[in-house]
Amino acid sequence: MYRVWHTTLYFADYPEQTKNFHHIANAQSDSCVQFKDMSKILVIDDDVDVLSAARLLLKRHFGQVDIEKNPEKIPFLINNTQYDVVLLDMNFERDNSSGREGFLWLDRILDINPQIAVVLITAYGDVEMAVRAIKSGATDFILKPWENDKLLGTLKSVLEARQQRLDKADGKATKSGNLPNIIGNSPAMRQVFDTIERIAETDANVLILGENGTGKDLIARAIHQRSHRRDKPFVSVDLGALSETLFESELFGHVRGAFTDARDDRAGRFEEANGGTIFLDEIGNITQPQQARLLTVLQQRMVTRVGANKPKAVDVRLICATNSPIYQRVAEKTFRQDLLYRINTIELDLPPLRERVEDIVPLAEHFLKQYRKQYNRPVNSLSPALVKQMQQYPWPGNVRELQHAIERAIILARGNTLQPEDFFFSATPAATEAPFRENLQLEDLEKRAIQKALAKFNGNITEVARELGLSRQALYRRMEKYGM
Ligand SMILES: Nc1ncnc2c1ncn2[C@@H]1O[C@H](COP(=O)(O)OP(=O)(O)OP(=O)(O)O)[C@@H](O)[C@H]1O
Repeated sequence: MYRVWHTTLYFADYPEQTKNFHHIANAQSDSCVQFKDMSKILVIDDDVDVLSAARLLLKRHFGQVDIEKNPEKIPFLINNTQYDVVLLDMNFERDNSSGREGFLWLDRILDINPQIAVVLITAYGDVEMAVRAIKSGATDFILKPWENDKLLGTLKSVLEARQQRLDKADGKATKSGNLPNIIGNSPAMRQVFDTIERIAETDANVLILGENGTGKDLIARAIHQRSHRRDKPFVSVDLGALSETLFESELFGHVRGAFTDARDDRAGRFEEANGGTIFLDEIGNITQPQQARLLTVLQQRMVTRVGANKPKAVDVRLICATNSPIYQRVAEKTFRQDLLYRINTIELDLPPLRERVEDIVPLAEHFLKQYRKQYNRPVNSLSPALVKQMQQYPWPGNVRELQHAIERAIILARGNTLQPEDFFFSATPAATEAPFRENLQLEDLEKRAIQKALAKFNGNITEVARELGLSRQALYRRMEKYGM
């Protein structure tokens, strides 16, 4: 049983009230102000008693505590406030046992802001699900009903670990100069870096072309980070994962009652990105009617929510990416030329890794350093034989595949130097049979489902994600987890 506190709730979607609430919260806790951690916490639970209990407890210890009953508000909230931690309930009313909705929201939060630490709230008996969620990117979990000390202790250690991670990343960023963590020595990548330097501060539309795993997402974020919009949202949308019916409401929003499930007004991704950058990934995959809708919005710089009749102006910088041969699609008349012209003011072409062999060793060393630390392993070099094999291998999954291969090798390596036998090249026939840790049964099933879907769709990530009901990012996280 939860203890129930009767208190007025201030929901995060009423900014004015929320502002007052912060004021009140700070005023009330003046006596202990020097001990207060200024972190920002968002609590999402559909049980208002849980929300008010959480707020009462946490506001005495943290700088900002927002509570929200409706998970649909999550994107808006985390795009507008830099939360340090989100406390997320796994089971909402609509789906109160499988945690499926919780997993979807977990993915969504991490897609929007991977720096946020997500702590899951689960009921007793759901521990297995919580373990699975941690492997999908959650930082920790607490069981409800919680003990206050336990909740505070968990939040404290989550915040400390997060800060250490951020400090490390900052250190790296300053060391590696202008484009932190983007590695590339090849002439093609140097040209890409040079173009980024020149165009980042402008508002020019950018189209990034390249196979899966070549770094399109990383480059899009780097452009945003170097632009005058860096303090505003970067909103990434995987167009390939949006069904025909979701497309409009996801991008442009909807008003209450516009269709059966539209229970509230909801801003679309364009509105969420207002003032910042919108990254439309897999733009080559959208249908002709979707192309027409998008073109109109880009021309007018206005969006109309589904079911509304008043357009709203939006100020966004547009970055698009695709791995499909977009010019060929224009020639075949399956992609509109006028839309292509609208999105490709600046074009960045990321060549596949096999065509920039010079980048393989620097990238491998970069990942080696990263995972050596992460897994606390003594590995510190690559053997000449391994370097030779890496340079001859075609890397069909590009940088992502190299990154996974290094991570796996570091976990499995016996000596200080990585050898060919520590390495796993997925394009070889043995790939699917590779030995890897057998773990919880659920994990095995998940891993096998992904392997099957990959084989069925010839490795097409968009199709695989759709088949499995995951976002592409969520699929990548799982593939990473299983070393695929
Ligand atoms: N030049 C690079 N330096 C360091 N890391 C890189 C580089 N390029 C890619 N990566 C890493 O490789 C992984 C895949 O990159 P990213 O997701 O940006 O590729 P993508 O082209 O957007 O893939 P997809 O089309 O499949 O979505 C990421 O973990 C990214 O950090």
